[in-house]
Amino acid sequence: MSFWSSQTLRSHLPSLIEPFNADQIQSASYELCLGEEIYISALPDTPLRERKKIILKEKETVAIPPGQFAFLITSEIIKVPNNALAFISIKFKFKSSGLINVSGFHVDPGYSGKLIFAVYNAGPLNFHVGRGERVFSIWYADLDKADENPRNKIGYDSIPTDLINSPDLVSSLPYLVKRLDDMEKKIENYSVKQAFVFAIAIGVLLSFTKPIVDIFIQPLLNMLKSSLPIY
Ligand SMILES: O=c1ccn([C@H]2C[C@H](O)[C@@H](COP(=O)(O)OP(=O)(O)OP(=O)(O)O)O2)c(=O)[nH]1
Repeated sequence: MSFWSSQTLRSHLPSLIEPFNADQIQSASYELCLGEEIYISALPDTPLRERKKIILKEKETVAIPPGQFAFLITSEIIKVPNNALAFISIKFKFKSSGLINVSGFHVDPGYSGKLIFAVYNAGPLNFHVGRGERVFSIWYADLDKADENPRNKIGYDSIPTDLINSPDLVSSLPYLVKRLDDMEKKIENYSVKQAFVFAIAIGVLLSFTKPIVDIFIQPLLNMLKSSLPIY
């Protein structure tokens, strides 16, 4: 297996990547841009009707909050011939700010479509990405011969709904933080109530203790005292 050099990419990619731009060939790889759709996993109090894909205008940016998961789609349609395989990744400058690629890393022989990246913002700050930004890289490599079992399923042209449903079920970091806050509030309320009930109970107990001592205990003590021999 050999990886395609920049020269090979320049000669093969115009028929494999749509739209193709020779400037996006960088050191034996091709840079892919963020497309028009993005899906960010919902924050805990996001109403259901707002849990939807964001359609970005040209160059529009969007923020992926810390601890949130997102699906990004490429703007390019990518083809991989049957005698090749491709590898994909997020560019280092994005990774170094905490954006982690949690999805796969290869494109099958015979694939044709856009690529979807599942990412996670593991950094401490909002992560801004913009439509048209060169966020991903792809490398092509030759197989020893054309694959006899290439991919024949249609590739992605948008972020599918079944993918969107899954991250909302995941306990993302902000969701867990909210649950922890709610729990703390409940415990605080419970402690205040408990202290109140305890104070009332002590008051009631004290108000009953004096008459009981006066009526029952004191006469007994007096009796004991008077029955004791005096030396
Ligand atoms: O991060 C990734 C990884 C792969 N792909 C594309 C290219 C790949 O050829 C295709 C299928 O990938 P894979 O076979 O790893 O996924 P799968 O979950 O097995 O999908 P399927 O059941 O459709 O084969 O999806 C992406 O868009 N993003």
